[in-house]
Amino acid sequence: MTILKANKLSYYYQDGDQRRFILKDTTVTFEEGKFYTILGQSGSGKTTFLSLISALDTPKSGEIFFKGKNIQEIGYENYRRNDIGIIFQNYNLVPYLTACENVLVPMSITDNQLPKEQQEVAYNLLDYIGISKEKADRRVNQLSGGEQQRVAIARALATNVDIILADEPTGNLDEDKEQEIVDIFKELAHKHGKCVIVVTHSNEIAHQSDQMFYLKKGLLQAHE
Ligand SMILES: Nc1ncnc2c1ncn2[C@@H]1O[C@H](COP(=O)(O)OP(=O)(O)OP(=O)(O)O)[C@@H](O)[C@H]1O
Repeated sequence: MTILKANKLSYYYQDGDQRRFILKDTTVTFEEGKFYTILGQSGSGKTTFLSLISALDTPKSGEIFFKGKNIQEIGYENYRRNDIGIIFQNYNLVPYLTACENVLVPMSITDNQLPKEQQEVAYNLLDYIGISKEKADRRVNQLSGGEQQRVAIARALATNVDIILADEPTGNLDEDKEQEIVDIFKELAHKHGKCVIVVTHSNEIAHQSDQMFYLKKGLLQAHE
């Protein structure tokens, strides 16, 4: 089932009195239970596209639909809080909080979990993603890069979202750790029905996804 649709999206940056188009009327759909990768040359607009579908920026024209509803209608803030989880290359965790506390942050600002259940859900999520209770109680700056990225994934999942978006999530990890994170993405899509969309430069990762898209000349093109 289609969960996310970008319809005729256009985006440009103003360069003096010129408009430099990054996306040009591109239409693309994403389904539940699938792991997608987006590739493209540096500067082709991958991060820009991700920021539009995560409602961190708004398109110049075109619409984005989540479960058939325009995200403008859902409300960008509601959509960001309740429907998507974002994972960054640099993890973006709060360094002086424990792993568990980092996972609790988004829960405290959404309405998807009951307060008394939050801590238990956080420990369970961390455990599922490979972070023991002992590590969950450590400050995240005392965890390795791979462990921190796991915490960031647990945080993205904390609000029980249907879509996981990631921008170069393994860019700071070595190959073994990269594969472990990719295995988590596959499992989230195939076992838990999440829609996982990952921007990457890695063909290795792309070949493991269910569908690759290339961003070229402002268009996202499916790679068969
Ligand atoms: N705020 C901005 N103002 C003007 N131009 C910008 C701005 N942000 C990004 N750009 C330009 O838009 C283009 C697309 O950038 P974007 O970061 O989306 O590309 P990308 O495909 O993610 O690149 P990379 O793979 O190098 O991360 C680039 O040429 C970039 O320099």
